Amino acid sequence: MHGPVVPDRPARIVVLTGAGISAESGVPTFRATDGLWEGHRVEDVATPQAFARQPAVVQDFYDARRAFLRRVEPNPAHLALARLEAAYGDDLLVVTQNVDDLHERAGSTRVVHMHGELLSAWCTGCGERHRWADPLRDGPLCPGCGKATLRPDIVWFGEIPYRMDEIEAALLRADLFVSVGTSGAVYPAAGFVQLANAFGARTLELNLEPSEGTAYFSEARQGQASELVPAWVD
Ligand SMILES: CC(C)NC(=O)[C@H](Cc1c[nH]c2ccccc12)NC(=O)[C@H](CCCC/N=C(/NCCC(=O)O)S[C@H]1O[C@H](COP(=O)(O)OP(=O)(O)OC[C@H]2O[C@@H](n3cnc4c(N)ncnc43)[C@H](O)[C@@H]2O)[C@@H](O)[C@H]1O)NC(=O)OCc1ccccc1
Repeated sequence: MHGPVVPDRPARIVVLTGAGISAESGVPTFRATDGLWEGHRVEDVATPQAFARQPAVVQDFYDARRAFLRRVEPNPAHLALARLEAAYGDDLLVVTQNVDDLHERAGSTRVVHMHGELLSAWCTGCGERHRWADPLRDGPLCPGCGKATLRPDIVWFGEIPYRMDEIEAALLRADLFVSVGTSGAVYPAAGFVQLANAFGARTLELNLEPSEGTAYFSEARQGQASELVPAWVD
């Protein structure tokens, strides 16, 4: 294990990740030509209206992504962030837009899934959350209240992301904000760099190409996450 990680050792770091960090693990990104949104219209699968209108279509969409998770592994970018946590402990927070569990499988524990998790379900009645057990058509009955059906524990468009207060508090205290593998197309995540700037943090973008918000970063590096993130961490 190399010495202390991240040259000029900022005290507190917030890392925002998007689909690009899981791309090299084989998880499709959203806006790429063969991306997730290619096969589906967002409004048909990732909105509460779609779930009300055609729950089976939405369940299938998430069942397929959940099943796919078993066929992918964390890559060197996920592993490098887990090493960073080992060195930083509570002074590091990973905020991910991803609903996969690759950060946790790489060993990260300080992870906020602001858009939810594929492996979690919540009851539309009692609101309880449960680990998802596949496959379940048309929403299974909640094992808790046994009355209402479970829905994917995913933040859909038009819904408020999870743990926003915790995220904003961490951005307020951060010395360094790093964005990895995100196009900066979806809010409020795309606005975090401006918040970090406003709170006086240094900001670094690690992405395959300049994102929509690249101009807001004090530094931007292009390349594959599996190379850029370990190079930055170690
Ligand atoms: C389309 C967009 C304009 N619409 C929005 O932003 C909307 C509406 C909106 C709100 N505020 C606005 C302001 C302006 C305009 C619009 C809005 N936002 C919402 O509805 C949000 C809810 C949005 C969440 C929706 N759910 C997702 N995911 C879960 C579902 C699911 O997964 O199925 S969003 C989903 O899409 C987004 C995809 O973006 P990326 O992850 O960046 O992926 P993408 O494919 O786009 O890009 C990949 C990048 O990686 C790079 N890359 C690829 N390979 C690699 C590689 N190998 N290495 C490095 N980089 C790589 C590529 O170059 C690329 O740049 C992620 O957020 C992802 O989670 N809710 C909300 O605003 O509530 C109110 C509110 C807000 C704040 C406080 C209180 C109330």
